[in-house]
Amino acid sequence: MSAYRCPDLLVGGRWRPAAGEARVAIVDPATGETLDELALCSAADLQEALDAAGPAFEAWRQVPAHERCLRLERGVARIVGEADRIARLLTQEQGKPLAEARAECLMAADLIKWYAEEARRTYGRIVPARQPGTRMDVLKVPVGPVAAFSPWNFPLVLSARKLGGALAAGCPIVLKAAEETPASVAAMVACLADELPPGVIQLVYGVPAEVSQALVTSPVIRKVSFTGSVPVGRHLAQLAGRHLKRITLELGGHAPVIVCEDADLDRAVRQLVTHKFRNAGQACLAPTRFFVARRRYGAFLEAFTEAARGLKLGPGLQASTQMGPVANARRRTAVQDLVARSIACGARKLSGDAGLPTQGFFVAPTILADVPLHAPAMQEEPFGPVACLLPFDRLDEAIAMANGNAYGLAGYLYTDSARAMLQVSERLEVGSLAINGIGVSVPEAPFGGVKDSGHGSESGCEGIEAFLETRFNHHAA
Ligand SMILES: NC(=O)C1=CN([C@@H]2O[C@H](COP(=O)(O)OP(=O)(O)OC[C@H]3O[C@@H](n4cnc5c(N)ncnc54)[C@H](O)[C@@H]3O)[C@@H](O)[C@H]2O)C=CC1
Ligand SMILES: O=Cc1ccc(S(=O)(=O)O)cc1
Repeated sequence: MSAYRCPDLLVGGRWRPAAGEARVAIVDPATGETLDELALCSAADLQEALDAAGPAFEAWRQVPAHERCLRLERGVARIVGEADRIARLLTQEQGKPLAEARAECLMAADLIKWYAEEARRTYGRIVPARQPGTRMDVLKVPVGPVAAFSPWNFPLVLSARKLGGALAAGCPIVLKAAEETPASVAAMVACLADELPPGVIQLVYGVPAEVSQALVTSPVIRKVSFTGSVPVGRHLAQLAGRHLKRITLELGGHAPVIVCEDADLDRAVRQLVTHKFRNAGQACLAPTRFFVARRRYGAFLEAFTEAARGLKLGPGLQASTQMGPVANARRRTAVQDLVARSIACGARKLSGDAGLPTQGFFVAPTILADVPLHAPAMQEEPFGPVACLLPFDRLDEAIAMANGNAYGLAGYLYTDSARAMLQVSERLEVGSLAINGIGVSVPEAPFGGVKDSGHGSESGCEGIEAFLETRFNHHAA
């Protein structure tokens, strides 16, 4: 195995060790062994980052959008060139299969590229003036220094969403990426940082609550962006609200899938098994609640369970592996507990744990049939390889069940009926809906949730807009 080393902090344009005393172990989820120890930042490190962000904003906002685009594109080219190395770090620290890690790295590059191109289209507008010889214009200007918090499940993609949007808009960014997966993000950030003025991109790792308290409450920071759990999102929303900071929140999901009687079952099963068990189910957009037309329920259940059982589990670095471990022992316990509580409510578990690797944090693909709507697995985000199935008789009923929990991020529909497509697309409470496919997240379209899944969008032109302010200029003669 190639050497794994925890990164330093990137503060004020310089990679340097954290000044804090505390350390956290970075654990390989496939073995449970410690790879290295990450040093956490001190309050002084954070103050230094904040001090650098102001001057960095002055420098970066003056770089024309065309030039910002070119510099970001050079950084993107380096990320693509280093994809194999970055992917390996990601697999070592996070556990996902190497092919998934590489795909994530390329998706992250694609996201930043799209944002970079979009920087050149942050148009304002001219408003017809009331008096002759005067002019009224509306400008889009960068909001200012950004504090961003990204999680460990898709550390590259979910950091890239924030980095790309902020940098393209002309904002400096202080990124606190997840302490669990520091090296892959640092390797990606290094590819971008060399192209930017010092302090425009800064990367810190610390005690999460201390970092967010210092950054969100600082007058230097003008915008906050967070991806993670609902409780932490609520806390940050309160903190941001008290300090009147704009905030974007992507707080996870519990995606419903509606499979209608006329659906192409082979296609649905093939796509949904891959999508469900990607990253061992630890994805905010993972399909989780499967509502299947009663006449196809048995056939779907059988085919889905068989395909899930056929997945090859193993260490992410092994070429034959199709599903890796979950990210840590905490996640494994949480998933096992959710499954047990749901079985106690009447769910039927169709898959077994036989043949699981004995080392590391592995959880078998778990199919729960006939899951009551009030069962924990129907209400709480499993964030693991758990699929819940239930039959429905009428589309109305399926939509009501799909809308019956607190989340509203992604949704999926399989049907050939135009009427069903219209009804579901109008009434399903989600931010993104894929019909006869799984493409709910693409760089050029907005991605965000409703209800407890958060608010605001990332990606698409909405994603860059989140880092821009609207300014009105009225020029008199
Ligand atoms: N939307 C998404 O993609 C994600 C959702 N989650 C949800 O959260 C659940 C629990 O996972 P955990 O890792 O325990 O989630 P968590 O919300 O505690 O941690 C997620 C991220 O937030 C950061 N964080 C935690 N407290 C913070 C604070 N006070 N200020 C700033 N950042 C903070 C962590 O460092 C981590 O990177 C998962 O089961 C899942 O439901 C977790 C990660 C990503
Ligand atoms: O967890 C959220 C998440 C995971 C993956 C993706 S993407 O499909 O790689 O874009 C988006 C959001």
